[in-house]
Amino acid sequence: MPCEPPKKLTSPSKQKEMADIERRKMQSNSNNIGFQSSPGLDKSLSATGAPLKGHPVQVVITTVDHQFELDEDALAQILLQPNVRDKKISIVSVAGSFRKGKSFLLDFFLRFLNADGLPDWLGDEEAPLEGFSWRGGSDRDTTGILIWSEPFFLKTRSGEEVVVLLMDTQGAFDSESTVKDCATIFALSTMLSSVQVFNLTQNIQEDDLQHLQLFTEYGRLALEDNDNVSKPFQALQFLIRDWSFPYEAPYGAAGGRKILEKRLMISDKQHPELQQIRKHISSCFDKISCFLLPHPGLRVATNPHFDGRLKDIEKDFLEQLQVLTPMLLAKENIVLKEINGQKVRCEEMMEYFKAYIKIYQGEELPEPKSMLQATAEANNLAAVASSKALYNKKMEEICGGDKPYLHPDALQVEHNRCVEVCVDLFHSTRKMGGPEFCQMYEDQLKEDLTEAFASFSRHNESKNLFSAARTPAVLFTVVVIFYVVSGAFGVIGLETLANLANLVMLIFLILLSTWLYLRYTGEHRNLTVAIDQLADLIWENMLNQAYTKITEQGVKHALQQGMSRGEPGQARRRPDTKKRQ
Ligand SMILES: Nc1nc2c(ncn2[C@@H]2O[C@H](COP(=O)(O)OP(=O)(O)OP(=O)(O)O)[C@@H](O)[C@H]2O)c(=O)[nH]1
Ligand SMILES: [Mg+2]
Repeated sequence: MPCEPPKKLTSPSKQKEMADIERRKMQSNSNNIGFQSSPGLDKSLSATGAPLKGHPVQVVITTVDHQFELDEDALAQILLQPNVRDKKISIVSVAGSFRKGKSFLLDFFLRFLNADGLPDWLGDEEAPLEGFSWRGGSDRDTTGILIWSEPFFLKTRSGEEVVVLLMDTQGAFDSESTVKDCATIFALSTMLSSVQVFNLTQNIQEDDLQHLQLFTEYGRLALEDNDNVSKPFQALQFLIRDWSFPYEAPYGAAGGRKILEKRLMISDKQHPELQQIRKHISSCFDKISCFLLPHPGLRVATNPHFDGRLKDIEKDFLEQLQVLTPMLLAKENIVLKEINGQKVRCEEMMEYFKAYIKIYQGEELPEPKSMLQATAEANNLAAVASSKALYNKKMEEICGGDKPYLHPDALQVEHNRCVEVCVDLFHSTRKMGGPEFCQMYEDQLKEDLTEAFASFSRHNESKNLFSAARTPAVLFTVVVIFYVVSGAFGVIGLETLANLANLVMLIFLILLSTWLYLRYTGEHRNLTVAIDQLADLIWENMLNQAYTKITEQGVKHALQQGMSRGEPGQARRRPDTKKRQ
């Protein structure tokens, strides 16, 4: 296998994860006819004859349950080497759809960096292409994010030695990855790299731009200092493989510029949605360029025994490769990684890796959705909102602020009628997503309407005069009762009890005045509530029971009188004793 597992593993769960990944790779390789780059790269020779030192190291691992893990030990072995850790860093990443020659291209980048400035870096015609794992076939190969284990050292114009790392990424849109997986890999590699090569085939299509927008937005969201003013990412290099229209735009950077201008052009005639995508992409990157690469020939694309030898690759392709590679990796063109305007050193980069992966492991980021799912959600939410608006309008007409108190039973009937109308409206609104998906939103609508009804009921209850006047009525009644009791005790000479009754009367008088004052000023609402609760307690446990007994006696008496006069009995209706909310 070309991709050796990291040498040090920390936990048994990690070991299991790595074993899974290795097994999956073995399976997918054995399922496909196609060439695999040779194993044992530490010992192999590069095309130029210089030993190709190093091997790909999987630093970001995708787990079976679609989570991402950072192999800190493996990354530390690269970034924290004594001769590397304090050097500024440049990371060149290649990302895009799966099976489009990303790893294959990176192996040429490896050759260039390994040749250390030699002009014939492409090397021997007969040497197979080695480095990051690449192969033919239709099933995905690379998973997670990989970095070449050996950093390359370059001297910048100012004479400073900097480190260059190459990053290979899991291809997007394969049948095993979710939208979130693809967005996370693209966003992470864009956040971590100084140059992101966006690998496309044949053209820049509108859906490529839409995906780029979604993925970069997912990255921008994760960055803490997201002020929407400064550009969050550095260089974006569109790379169009198999460019077939050189008569329209020539291969290379000049043709790329022409196509890019056309595709990213913003005009007033464009639909606002198209304008917005273009503005968003331009606002995310400091520098955007494009390169048109010719087709490498049928042997590269279709021959299962092709092993990357130069003699099998079209001359046009190799010519343009010799332009593209130094454009990205020559010491005079290298882009150093900057975060918040500061050049980053390798040991700091280690911390950024840890911080960024943590964001994507957490729950705080919204989950990116497929276009259909996002549209269906928006449709359903809009339908829920208009049904709720209709419910509120109808209920306002029935029991709104300026309407009189309505009996709770009548209010419930009106509520049921309005819910029926609103659910009908929800059903009749055209929505995407299918019946099961829409059912979830219908349930949510019903729940929301029940909540809204509770609030309307409370408001209606507050308009009930009896309910509103209960506290002062109860307090006043208690004052009157104790006034009478105190007088009675006074008359029969029980002075102590009379004084006690006077004291209770005084306390309730104070409570009554306090309640009136607080209700008038609206201050200390907790105290008002406490007095209300006390009044409720007295009403429920004493006055109401006494009142019920008196009325029952009265009814009995009236019945007896009526019967003696031969009239049917008429019971008095008990006033509403429902507890206040
Ligand atoms: N048509 C075409 N095929 C290419 C090109 N470059 C490489 N290939 C072939 O594309 C196939 C896939 O190459 P890889 O480098 O493994 O592709 P990848 O994008 O890394 O694939 P994943 O790792 O699965 O995402 C190989 O058979 C290559 O020979 C190119 O420019 N055009
Ligand atoms: Mg690959």
